[in-house]
Amino acid sequence: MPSTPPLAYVIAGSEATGGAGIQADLKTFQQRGVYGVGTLTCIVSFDPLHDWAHRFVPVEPQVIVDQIEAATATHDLDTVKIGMLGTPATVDVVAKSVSTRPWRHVVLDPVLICKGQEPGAALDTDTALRERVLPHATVVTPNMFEAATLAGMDRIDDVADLTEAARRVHALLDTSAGPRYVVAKGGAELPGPDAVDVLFDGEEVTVLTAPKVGEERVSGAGCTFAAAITAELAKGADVPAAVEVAKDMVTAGIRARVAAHTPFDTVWQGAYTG
Ligand SMILES: Nc1ncnc2c1ncn2[C@@H]1O[C@H](COP(=O)(O)OP(=O)(O)O)[C@@H](O)[C@H]1O
Ligand SMILES: Cc1ncc(COP(=O)(O)O)c(C=O)c1O
Repeated sequence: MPSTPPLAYVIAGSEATGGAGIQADLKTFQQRGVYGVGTLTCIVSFDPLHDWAHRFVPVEPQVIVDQIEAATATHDLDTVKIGMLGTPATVDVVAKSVSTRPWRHVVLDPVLICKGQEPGAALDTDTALRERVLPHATVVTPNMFEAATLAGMDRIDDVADLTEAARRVHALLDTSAGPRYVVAKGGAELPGPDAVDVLFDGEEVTVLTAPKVGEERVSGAGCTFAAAITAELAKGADVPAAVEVAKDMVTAGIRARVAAHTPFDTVWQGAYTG
């Protein structure tokens, strides 16, 4: 007899070192007992000869459409994570495809700027993401930079600022079809001894904290966090419970991080068995 494990879908980029992107997403799904299905939007290959600069190659829009067609025809998918899109053309096709299906949850990790891109192109992508994808999201997980950019704030210095950013990003979401959630991540960047994130559901603010592991950012932390939320939602958890598991998983994964020759170590998804 075939089995029917919980399913989760991810539309994201490949990060060639294995630390972030769809590689981290699928490892996270597997570790949480969820069968992962993935669609590739772009390929990022850090350049070891040029200070690990991001080399960025977008996947042809039609090839993205083909992948989404194959994935959604094969499985009954109702929970999707959207990671790096990277170009306005990619944002367009993904937004169009996503809008044709009745998702239970769309978790958006708004990876805004790919460091290899020209600022002009990045700005176009930011605008497209904000206008075309954000309205479909049920959960959005901006980091400090993304939260400040989306919220139109010059800087975020403390938990009060982070909370204000979460409120402003929430105001960009479409709440007509049900509750929407923002998790603004202070992470390693927000000053203080703890890695603090703020969950805002439109009414209540919940602050999640864990002791900071060093002061460094760790590659794949944002991807693992959003993928763990997606996996828990796919299994039927509500958003606050999913976010709690994701926080525990990313903290354990950063503690057990994998050493790498890149400037950042990378999350070990296998560390968390909770
Ligand atoms: N050094 C750290 N120690 C503990 N938790 C961290 C650390 N860095 C990030 N986190 C947590 O990992 C999750 C993802 O953080 P995020 O800010 O998106 O990381 P990044 O943008 O560097 O990928 C959040 O829950 C954040 O608080
Ligand atoms: C394809 C891709 N997706 C997502 C990310 C974001 O990764 P992180 O989880 O470290 O924020 C990166 C960062 O390099 C990337 O290359």
